[in-house]
Amino acid sequence: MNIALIAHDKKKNDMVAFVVAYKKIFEKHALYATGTTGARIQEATGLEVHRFHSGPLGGDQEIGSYIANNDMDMVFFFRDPLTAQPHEPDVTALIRLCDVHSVPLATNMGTGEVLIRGLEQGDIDWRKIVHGKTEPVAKKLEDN
Ligand SMILES: O=C(CO)COP(=O)(O)O
Repeated sequence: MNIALIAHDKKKNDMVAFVVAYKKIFEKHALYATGTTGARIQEATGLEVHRFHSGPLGGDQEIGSYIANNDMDMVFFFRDPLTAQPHEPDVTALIRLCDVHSVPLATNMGTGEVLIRGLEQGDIDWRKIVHGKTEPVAKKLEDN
């Protein structure tokens, strides 16, 4: 599965702890992240993560384009609901696209726990039917 990992600054520690805790599951999948979140995850876990631009510089929109093409199977976006973001429209757009394409989305660690366990036990396997392929989008990125 192709999994996007994104966290606002005050949620980055939560995201790192979450990926460390579930590293055994995440390492079986292709991981994508906004710039700073991805760097923190790589540093803490050693996992391979394809990093897009930082969120405020367009990373949310880049991930959004993969969601629009049905190339993301699951999104963990730990949002900070108490801090205004300069790129709030991008944040809203990404979430909207998840709803447009019925992509499972966790906007906090509580839902994240449910999604990651569901992923492990095969609850998200219907995504393979939706897009009819499991090839990591990183290959596409390399090809372009
Ligand atoms: O701002 C973000 C999501 O909206 C996250 O971007 P970074 O991972 O680059 O901090």
